[in-house]
Amino acid sequence: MNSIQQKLKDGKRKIAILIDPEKMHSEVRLVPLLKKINLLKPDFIFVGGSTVTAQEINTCIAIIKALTTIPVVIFPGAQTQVCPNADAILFLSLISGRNPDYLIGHQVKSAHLIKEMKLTPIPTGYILIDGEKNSSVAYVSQTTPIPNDQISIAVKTAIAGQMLGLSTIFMDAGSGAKRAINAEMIAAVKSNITIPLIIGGGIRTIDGVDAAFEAGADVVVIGNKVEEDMDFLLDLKNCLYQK
Ligand SMILES: CC(C)=CCC/C(C)=C/CC/C(C)=C/CC/C(C)=C/COP(=O)(O)OP(=O)(O)O
Ligand SMILES: O=P(O)(O)OC[C@@H](O)CO
Ligand SMILES: [Mg+2]
Repeated sequence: MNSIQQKLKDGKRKIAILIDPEKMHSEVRLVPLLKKINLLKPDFIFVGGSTVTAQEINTCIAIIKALTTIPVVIFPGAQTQVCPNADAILFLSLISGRNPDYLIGHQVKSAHLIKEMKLTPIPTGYILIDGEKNSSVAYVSQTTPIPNDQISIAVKTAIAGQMLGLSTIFMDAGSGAKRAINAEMIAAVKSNITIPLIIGGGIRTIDGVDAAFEAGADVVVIGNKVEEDMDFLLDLKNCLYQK
């Protein structure tokens, strides 16, 4: 098992900062961001987006790798986002949806390349929860998120993901969600699986980060908030890591 997979399972609270190469593929934007990321030293940098091109992700990861040693994990919106310079890739299957392209299609199209590149795949059940905003992921994948009060559906979906052999569950309210996943749903899913749980979408405050961890998240993902206000990374450093 490689170090990223081990880290996911270490039981500690971990932060992933999501960088969207569509918005961040030039040094002008990435250099100041990475300087602050290097101060926080998050556990992972996730890179990807719903509509990112191969060129955007390649350029973005090359710059990130030149400026930081934080592990870079691809969070792919499509098979075109496979890139050799990353440390690992979330090998996502969108198990809350019923679109075969996102359940197995992109995976078949990218598997041989991931193998050739010797990129570590992290088999991940990706579960989209309604964040009270039409998300890019739901639109692009043409899938319906699980309603945010349907805890039982989320739990059953996560259990099925683990039974299928997936090594991680990622529950996401979608980029820029108006409502992050509620603590009750996180806790219910966490208590029904033994694999690591990643939580993201609409988390914009230190209290929101804490609430997700308290409920059982192993990794909390933050994207939009950091894009809008890089100093949030410093707030995170001051609050989170002093506990
Ligand atoms: C295994 C491989 C290579 C691909 C898997 C492809 C699958 C199943 C993707 C899941 C669905 C999907 C489109 C995920 C994208 C997730 C992501 C990186 C979201 C980041 O946010 P954006 O959706 O770009 O948000 P903005 O609209 O704010 O830019
Ligand atoms: O950008 P935010 O809302 O933090 O969401 C992060 C990520 O989980 C989106 O897929
Ligand atoms: Mg995007």
